[in-house]
Amino acid sequence: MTTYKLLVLPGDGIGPEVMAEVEKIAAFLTYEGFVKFEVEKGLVGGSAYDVHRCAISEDDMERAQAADAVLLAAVGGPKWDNVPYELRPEAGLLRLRKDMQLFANLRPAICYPALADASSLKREVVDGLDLMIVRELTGGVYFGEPKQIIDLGNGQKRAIDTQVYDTYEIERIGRIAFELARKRRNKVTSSEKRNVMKSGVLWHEVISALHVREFPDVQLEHQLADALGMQLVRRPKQFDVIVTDNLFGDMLSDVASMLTGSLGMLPSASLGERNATTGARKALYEPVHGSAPDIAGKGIANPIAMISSLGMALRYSFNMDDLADRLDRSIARVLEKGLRTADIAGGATKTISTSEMGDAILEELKIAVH
Ligand SMILES: NC(=O)C1=CN([C@@H]2O[C@H](COP(=O)(O)OP(=O)(O)OC[C@H]3O[C@@H](n4cnc5c(N)ncnc54)[C@H](O)[C@@H]3O)[C@@H](O)[C@H]2O)C=CC1
Ligand SMILES: CC(C)CC(=O)C(=O)O
Ligand SMILES: [Mg+2]
Repeated sequence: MTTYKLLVLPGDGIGPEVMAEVEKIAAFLTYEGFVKFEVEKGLVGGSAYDVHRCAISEDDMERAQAADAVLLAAVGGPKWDNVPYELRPEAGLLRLRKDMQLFANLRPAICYPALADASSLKREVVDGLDLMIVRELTGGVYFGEPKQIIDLGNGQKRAIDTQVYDTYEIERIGRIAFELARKRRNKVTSSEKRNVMKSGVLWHEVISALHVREFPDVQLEHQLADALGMQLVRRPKQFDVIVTDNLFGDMLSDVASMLTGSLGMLPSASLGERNATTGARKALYEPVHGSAPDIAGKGIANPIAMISSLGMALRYSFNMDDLADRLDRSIARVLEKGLRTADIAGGATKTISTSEMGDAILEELKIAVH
């Protein structure tokens, strides 16, 4: 059996709390012989800054590059508000994404039937929702240069961020979206703001040409990003795959999370290009949420986004769709039983802690795999 190298980066705030639940599941899968994980642990974010005075050490960067998959929970928090900008916790995550060239961020938003009433929207709007946001992750305004604050010397300062996209960056993320759509409901919605941004003009042009050239069988529509935000809360089930840039994808996926009940539900996969010879690709799996400093240390965070991120690793890095399906079904079963962390609680449900939720999912998984 192949041994997979897994680098675990718990990070900050609720990160270690939700990662502990994934570690239980990974240990179970290894113990039972379903998969052989060789798990290493590292530091990222504020926890790395406290030890190394940087947001990720060179040593951990090397281990991330060598891993078959990286699992990361979350970084950041008020403790590090005053560290130099280049050393802030989020810089560690951005460096991992950039240096590992993880350009494709897949953020599925699925409303589990048992949670249709936990959403802030009406049941009929979200029940059965299953959409996929494909966010470009290594370009755009998060990385464009110049990025600086200039002192104008007259008591004024000027802040500059730069949105940059090249044709190849748009093309490769578009290709991921079209390919995913072919395995789903065959529809892609591309989103930008070509009415005010040149990058939006190029985005629209490149996606349209790619569609005609390589994916004429897939339905393509374009929606301006502001209107798409509105449609996401108005009629989200119209969407199958949404492809968009780094910033819009970040924002729209937080919006989409509330359709599923909570930000604590949304996993993600960040993928690089496939190696043409081996078929392997660099990958990092992380929840969409952050370090949630407001609830950190209380043992009440929802670990489902983190656990589902392991599910995505089984699917996209280890070719174990069946096991991933069983893990997803175990999560669904626990929710059907009315077990809830505080963020998705309500009605006749039982509120449980982070570790109780992890244990409940593990118990269901034990049944599902035997
Ligand atoms: N990928 C990452 O590591 C990310 C890191 N961040 C960082 O996290 C820190 C906090 O950012 P916020 O804006 O507060 O966003 P956040 O995502 O950490 O929290 C937003 C809200 O959602 C709740 N929430 C998030 N995850 C939850 C979970 N698993 N269970 C239950 N409730 C959950 C929080 O309690 C909070 O009320 C910042 O330093 C930010 O930069 C933010 C987003 C992503
Ligand atoms: C660098 C991260 C903190 C940005 C973010 O919010 C995200 O990727 O979801
Ligand atoms: Mg975000």
